[in-house]
Amino acid sequence: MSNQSSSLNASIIPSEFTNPNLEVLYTAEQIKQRVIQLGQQISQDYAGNKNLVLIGILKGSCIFMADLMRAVDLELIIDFMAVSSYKDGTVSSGDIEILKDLTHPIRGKDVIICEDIVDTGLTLFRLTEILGSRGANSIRVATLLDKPETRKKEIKIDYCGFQVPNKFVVGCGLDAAGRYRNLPFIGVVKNPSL
Ligand SMILES: O=P(O)(O)OC[C@H]1O[C@H](OP(=O)(O)OP(=O)(O)O)[C@H](O)[C@@H]1O
Ligand code: HPA
Ligand SMILES: [Mg+2]
Repeated sequence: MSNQSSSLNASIIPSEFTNPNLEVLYTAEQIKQRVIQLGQQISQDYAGNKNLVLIGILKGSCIFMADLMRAVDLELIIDFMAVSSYKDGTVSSGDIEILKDLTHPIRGKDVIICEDIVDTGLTLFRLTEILGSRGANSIRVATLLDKPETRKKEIKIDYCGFQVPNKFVVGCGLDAAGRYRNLPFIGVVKNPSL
């Protein structure tokens, strides 16, 4: 089995998953190990807490959220929001559109927002404003990827998987105009026109 093919749920990931148009930055195995570490850290930090809500920001967080929640050894609930700031492009529009809201109130809850990537920070900046105004007891941020070079708004990241360079990355939930979300690794598209 290649490095790119194993993950937390190795049984559902094909053993051959290669695309010559993609440069791999982080393999599925590296991601698995790092997500386990993040889950252990969260389990320690929130030990004894019965108030924890993981909020996945769709669509990008789908894979990270699914892996992270299984790596947290605590009683918790989950919820999702769908927001979009990139529409179908590779440049943030600067504002976010809420496409789907939470289904449960978060007043008094300890929230961890789960993101696939913090890039400009504009999405999380607005999201923390919105969720903060709803009376959460605490709000922390977990992200699989952090792209610090492109930041426009300062964001405190509490749990970070990996830093990435200033390149448009795909895989593990991250898309380029809707493509590549299903890749089990994080990569960069070499030729976007292919
Ligand atoms: O830090 P920023 O520059 O704001 O970028 C990060 C956000 O952009 C992406 O979402 P997108 O709007 O592409 O929606 P998606 O998750 O459905 O792909 C990503 O999932 C983050 O939510
Ligand atoms: O590098 C990226 N890739 C995919 N989606 C994104 N949303 C913000 N930055 C990125
Ligand atoms: Mg996107």
